[in-house]
Formats: sequence, structure tokens, C-alpha cells
Amino acid sequence: MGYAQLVIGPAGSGKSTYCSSLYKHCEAAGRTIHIMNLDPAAENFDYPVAMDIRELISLEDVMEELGLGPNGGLVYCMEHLEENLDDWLTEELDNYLDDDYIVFDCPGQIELFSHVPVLRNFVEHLKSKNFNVCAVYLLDSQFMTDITKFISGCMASLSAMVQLEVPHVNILTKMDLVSNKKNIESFLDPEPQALLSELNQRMAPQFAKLNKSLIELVDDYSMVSFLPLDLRKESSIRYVLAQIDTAIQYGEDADVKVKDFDPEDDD
Ligand SMILES: Nc1nc2c(ncn2[C@@H]2O[C@H](COP(=O)(O)OP(=O)(O)OP(=O)(O)O)[C@@H](O)[C@H]2O)c(=O)[nH]1
Ligand SMILES: [Mg+2]
Repeated sequence: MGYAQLVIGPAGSGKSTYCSSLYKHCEAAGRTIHIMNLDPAAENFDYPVAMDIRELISLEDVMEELGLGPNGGLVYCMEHLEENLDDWLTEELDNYLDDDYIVFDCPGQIELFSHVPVLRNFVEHLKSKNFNVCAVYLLDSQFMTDITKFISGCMASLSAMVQLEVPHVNILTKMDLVSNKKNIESFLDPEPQALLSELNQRMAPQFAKLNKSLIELVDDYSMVSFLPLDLRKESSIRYVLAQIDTAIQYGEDADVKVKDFDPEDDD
């Protein structure tokens, strides 16, 4: 059994920075994780790159040879990855052992986890290789000061969740930049009714019905919950990692068992 995090989220939400902070955190804690770069356009890395999509295909070559722009080029690269799951990726993964923990640093183009099936097939492939996978969706806390942005962030996360069908953890990044923590706290685990009335206040009356459906949808998937991440604080990184580890049952056989709960024990 292997373990994997698929780090996704809009462009610039802090995915690569998260990966490198996680790497440092684990290194200091004596824990081994491997980071794979899945962004064919990435150039600089703050973490040791264990696997790299650019060894398979580079965006620069694709743009040059096929005359594609950056986004079309990226989609082409990812589709090429998809076609090479069985050979290239399988071979790469063969270098890792049971119990290895791999973190995939994805590109930020939102299409990749909403419109095209690349990441879904990638995840299916990992599952078929016995990996427990968690989608880690990062959203920039700077965009969370406003209910309408919050809802659109939730929708993007939800579409990734529905498409990938793996455990899913939402994280609010760049908490060090948040000056008024109160504004954000109301978004971390908000009351659906409070969200709805705020949304209604912001929008013209004809949207009331749509607003209600949106909030119900978000609530039904019980995903209106974000973990704040402040990379300056080890405790914050540790907490977020522990939540993800629980989601993929990492370390279950060790001492974590006590913390697991069996719904049947609950009555
Ligand atoms: N202050 C602060 N800045 C951050 C943090 N995380 C990332 N940044 C900055 O945000 C910018 C984008 O960060 P990246 O980690 O490259 O974001 P990304 O999601 O990998 O971006 P793409 O790969 O282009 O989608 C960079 O300038 C980072 O330095 C954080 O926790 N705090
Ligand atoms: Mg990145």
C-alpha cells in the first residue's frame, strides 16, 4: 500500500510552496516523503524533485513544435501523460516501495480538475497500483474576504471532489497574510444559513432561489470546511498533515488506531 496526496487548486494558490514546506517539515520530523512535479511548465523548485513530468514531455517543446499557446500546450502535455500512465508512470512508480508517501504538485489550470479527465484517470491509475489517494485542494485566503468569492472557490473544489472521488481536504493557504483573522474565521466552518443570508444581501432578489440551491449543494456535500494553513507555524503544518494522513489511513497500523472511530461504537 502506498500513500499519495494530489495537490490541486487555482493558479498561484500556493501548491508548490505547500509541497516544499511539507517536505521540510517531514524531513525535520525524520519522515520520508517524495514529491513529484506534474507541472510541465514549472522551472524552479524549492524541493528535491523525485519524479518529473518534464522528463516525459516539456511544455516548451510542445509549444514550439505544435504552435500551441501555454494553456493548450499544457492540456496537450497532460493528455500525453494520460496516454503514458501504463508505461512511463508505472515504471517511475516501480522505484517506490510499499508504504512510500508521494505528493503530486499539480499545475494550476482549473480545467485539469473540472473539464478534462486527466487527473481522474491519473488518480484511478494510482488506486490500481494500491495507492490511497487524498485530493488536497488549496485556496488562497486572500480571496476569501468576500462571500461570492468563497462560493466560487467552493464550487471549484466541489467539482474536483465529484470528479476525482477520493478523500478530499480543503486548505486555506497564506494565512500569514490575513490581517483580520475574524473575517476569515467565519469562512472556515460557516453556518449554511448565515452564508445564505449574506449571499442574498450581496445579490439582487432574483438570485434568491439560485443562492438557496447553491448553499444547499455545498451543505449537502458537507464540504463547507477549510483548514487554515500558516506555513510560519510548524503546528499548523503538523495539524493539516495529520488530517490528510487520517483521510488516507496513513499510519493506521501504528498508533493512530486509537483515534479512529467506528460509527458502530458511537451509539
Ligand atoms: N505570504 C505567503 N505567500 C505565499 C504562501 N504560499 C505561497 N505564497 C506565494 O504565492 C505565490 C504562488 O505560490 P506557488 O507556490 O508558486 O503557487 P502554485 O499554486 O504552485 O502556483 P501555480 O503552480 O502557478 O499554479 C508565490 O509568490 C509564493 O511565494 C504563503 O503561505 N504565504
Ligand atoms: Mg506550482
